[in-house]
Amino acid sequence: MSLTETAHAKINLYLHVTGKRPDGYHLLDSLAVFSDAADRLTYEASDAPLNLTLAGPFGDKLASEASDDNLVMRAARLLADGTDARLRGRLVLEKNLPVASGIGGGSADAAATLRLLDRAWNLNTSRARLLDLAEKLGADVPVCLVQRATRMRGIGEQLDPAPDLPPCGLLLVNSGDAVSTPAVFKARNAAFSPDATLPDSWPDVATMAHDLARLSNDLEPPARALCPNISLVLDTIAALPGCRLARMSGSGATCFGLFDTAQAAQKAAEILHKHAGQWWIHAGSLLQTAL
Ligand SMILES: C[C@@](CO)(OP(=O)(O)O)[C@H](O)COP(=O)(O)OP(=O)(O)OC[C@H]1O[C@@H](n2ccc(N)nc2=O)[C@H](O)[C@@H]1O
Ligand SMILES: Nc1ncnc2c1ncn2[C@@H]1O[C@H](COP(=O)(O)OP(=O)(O)O)[C@@H](O)[C@H]1O
Repeated sequence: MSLTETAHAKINLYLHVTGKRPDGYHLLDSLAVFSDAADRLTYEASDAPLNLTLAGPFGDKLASEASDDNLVMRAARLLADGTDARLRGRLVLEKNLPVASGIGGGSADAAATLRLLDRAWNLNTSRARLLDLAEKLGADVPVCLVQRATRMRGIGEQLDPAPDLPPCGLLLVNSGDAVSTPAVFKARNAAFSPDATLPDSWPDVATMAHDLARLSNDLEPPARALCPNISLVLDTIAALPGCRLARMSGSGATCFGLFDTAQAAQKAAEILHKHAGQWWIHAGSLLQTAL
């Protein structure tokens, strides 16, 4: 028996840092959406102790860390804890998303593990418990569990409906620089931002981009200071024909461009490929479903 789950990249269309908790975690207001770019996690039943094989273009980047520390294995252990599930079987993670890059790849993998093993081991875990486990694994894991466009507040655990999104082309670009999330939060020195005011829906990409342009990713300035290549990537995306908005996602360094269609994003990627040798580039679209 073999089962697969897809772990889609999370993009923060805007990210306001609205406060700070006494434990050092920051309060956020962010619109998290999902790209068609994804990691893939496969489970095969076997009697061997649960083990993880890393594959795909970015598998090597994670192979240097002990596989027991991988968020996939941590999620599996947490899910099994307190149940009669036996930690057996073989997991293969096809790592297509760059690591430590602001698109929540590790969080998406952890969330995919919860969904996949809950099915594989017939646990029928309640949604509330899955969300609780997700929160224990990381601030971004609850939204990745839901894997739909969602307004995310608190430290990431408070999930509210997002505006209805128009069909939208999406270009993702990463210069190959890994950026540490705690380091970016630590380097932030601006005042806190207010919560955003959002409509119920956006009729088209132009209107959405116009509204988003008035909001910000508050982690962009500290991330640019730590990783100057981000500025180069943002300027490059903004100059591509048809780009409606260029912004960094999460704590970086991945940046995105919004386009009217997936075809327009693809055309922009073709131009970019000619000039940007080693950059990771993905052209596609936003996933449509909203919370
Ligand atoms: C910044 C965001 C925005 O979506 O995305 P990424 O850049 O990771 O994709 C997330 O909040 C990241 O979530 P996640 O990567 O799960 O964070 P965690 O592992 O829980 O925390 C890593 C570290 O980031 C800081 N952190 C994280 C979340 C938050 N709301 N406030 C924080 O201050 C803390 O220093 C924490 O120790
Ligand atoms: N399956 C995984 N995929 C990516 N990173 C992982 C994974 N498991 C553990 N990690 C660790 O989590 C850190 C954050 O990774 P990631 O979720 O890709 O960052 P971001 O949320 O900024 O995109 C990495 O530095 C890596 O060491």
